[in-house]
Amino acid sequence: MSADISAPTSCPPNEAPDSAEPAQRTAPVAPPTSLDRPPLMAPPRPGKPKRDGTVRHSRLSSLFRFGPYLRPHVWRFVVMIIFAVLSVAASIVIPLVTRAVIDGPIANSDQVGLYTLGAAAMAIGIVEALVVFGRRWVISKGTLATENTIRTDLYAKLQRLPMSFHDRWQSGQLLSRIMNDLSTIRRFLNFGAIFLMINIVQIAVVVGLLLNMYWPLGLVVLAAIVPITLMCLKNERELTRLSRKMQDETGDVASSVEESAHGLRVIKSFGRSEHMFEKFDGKAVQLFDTTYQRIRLLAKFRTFLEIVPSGTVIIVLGLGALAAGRGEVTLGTLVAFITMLLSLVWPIAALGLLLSQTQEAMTAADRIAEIFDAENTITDGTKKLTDVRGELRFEGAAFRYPDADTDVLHDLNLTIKPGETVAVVGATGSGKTALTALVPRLYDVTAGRITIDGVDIRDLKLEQVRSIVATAFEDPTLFSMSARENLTLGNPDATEAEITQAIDVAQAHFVYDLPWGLNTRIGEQGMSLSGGQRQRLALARAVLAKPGVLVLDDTLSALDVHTEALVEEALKRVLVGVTGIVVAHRASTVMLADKVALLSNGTISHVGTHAQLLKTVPEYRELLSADFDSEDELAELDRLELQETNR
Ligand SMILES: Nc1ncnc2c1ncn2[C@@H]1O[C@H](COP(=O)(O)OP(=O)(O)OP(=O)(O)O)[C@@H](O)[C@H]1O
Repeated sequence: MSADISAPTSCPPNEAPDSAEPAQRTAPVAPPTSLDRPPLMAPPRPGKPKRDGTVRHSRLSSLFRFGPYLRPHVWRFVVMIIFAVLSVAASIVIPLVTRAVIDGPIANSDQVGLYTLGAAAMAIGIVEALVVFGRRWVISKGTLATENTIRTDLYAKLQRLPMSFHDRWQSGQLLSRIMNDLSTIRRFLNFGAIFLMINIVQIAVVVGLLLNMYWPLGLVVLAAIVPITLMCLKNERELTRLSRKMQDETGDVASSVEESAHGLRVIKSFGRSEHMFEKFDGKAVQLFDTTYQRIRLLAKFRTFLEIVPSGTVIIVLGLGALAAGRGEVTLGTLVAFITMLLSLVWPIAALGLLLSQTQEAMTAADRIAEIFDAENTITDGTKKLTDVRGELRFEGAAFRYPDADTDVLHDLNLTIKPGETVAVVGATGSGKTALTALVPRLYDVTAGRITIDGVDIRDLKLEQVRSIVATAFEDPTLFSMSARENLTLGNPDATEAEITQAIDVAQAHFVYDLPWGLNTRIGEQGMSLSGGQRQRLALARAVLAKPGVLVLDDTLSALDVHTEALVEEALKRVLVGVTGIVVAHRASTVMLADKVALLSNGTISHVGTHAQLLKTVPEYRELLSADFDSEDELAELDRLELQETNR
């Protein structure tokens, strides 16, 4: 793993270290991409209904769905096909010229004719070499740009998909699809797709010409094609199964590496490296087994595809020599026949490779289509608030995780007035994080509704909801970019003064002491920073977004008492202007809020001031480890209540 904190490597300190080149500059042939542009991928075609009621989709259908991505490069593919046809034509014409040379100038000792036909053969050879070069030159840019556009669309789709999708999918599986599967499709477009067609056409044309040249030997060649076709059909199904298994297992291995890299500290500290290695080894061996199985199958198949044409050449040579001896065929025709037959050896032998490439590409297309077809359950609304006051209401809201049997939250009723702050208190696992995740629509309520200023948040433009609501999570994620970029994620136009103020509020002054100050690149996941530092940076990020609703999901849990007090003091000032939800475990954090909502048994059981709940709800007292039994303590509680009333 790279160092956690590093200088902004390839760019000057004042520049954003990760500022990406605009897509147009690096890939001028790709269509403009943006998060809002829907993927170009065509919708799935309706399959044919089967007897058992299920639907059968053609194995090629997923691949065909990528057709729209090729549209900007159609001319390249057309030129490539023309070049490929030309090179095949050249390989067919050369034997015919050879026949003309042997039966003509050589048989008749015609020197001029020999030079003329020799020069023609050489010219054809040069043209063949040029078109092969031209084909590669023309196509590579088109396929690379196609791969790039699909990849950015896939990334955009992943960004749009809801949290419930990401909860279900391992990131390694996504990674292997976005990297390996797409490369597989590019390689197929570069080579396999065209040559599979060209080779089949070439085999058909050449066999036709051979039949025309001398039909008895032509029939021998035709007879050899039959077992080849049968073998192709027989291996297709098994190759498909193994390709899918291999690609899925590649994703599992990637997930394993990713998890181990993230959890390295835990693995090391528990001394479980050996155990994790064994688990990884199991997955790697499984991938090895499947890949080996596939390679063995392919090796047998490809050997068969090489033996059959070579055997056919030997038979044709023997029978041809007999026929030439009997004068049934000229020497020139026999040489042309054999040369042409030899020109079929590669197209037939390559069928194994081409078919396996096709299988892999079809499987890759299926796997990528699974992501493109995943339903985006968090849909965009149409309304837009013009003047945001920030009144937040939960009205009979309920939430159940997809695939779960019971609701995590139910019958939530709570009103938070503009500028008011509510502390949410509840036992571990009571659903506090789930509740906070509903506000920026990371998940949608499964019953009831949540409104901002009286409008259901599902009816609002998603972009607006997420600009109104800013969340700082308990376990904050920082990205491998500069501290400044991490800070300004929610407000890229923030001024220096605003950044300084947010840093003050979050007591995140440590950023100035980093080696390159705000321009220091924070390591992957911000792991080089302490938990408290990460929390403060994430808090500053949320504050800097200048939200109408600020959600703090136990954001202060990793701070020492002294820093917590400083942050709380500053937060008090910030929370005056915004509607706040603060998940709290400690009384000091609760004191930031105007009122407290107690989450119990999946619902808000009590709402009141801190003092009221302390006095009347034993569960609340227990949660905050506060027991007020003595006369003095009860008097203290009364004083607290009075203080709250006067606030
Ligand atoms: N993706 C998920 N699918 C199904 N259940 C989940 C999922 N995420 C969390 N849960 C469950 O939902 C319940 C509420 O979890 P949540 O994280 O909201 O609790 P919490 O009150 O924030 O806990 P803590 O105080 O420990 O952070 C828990 O029982 C948890 O196991």
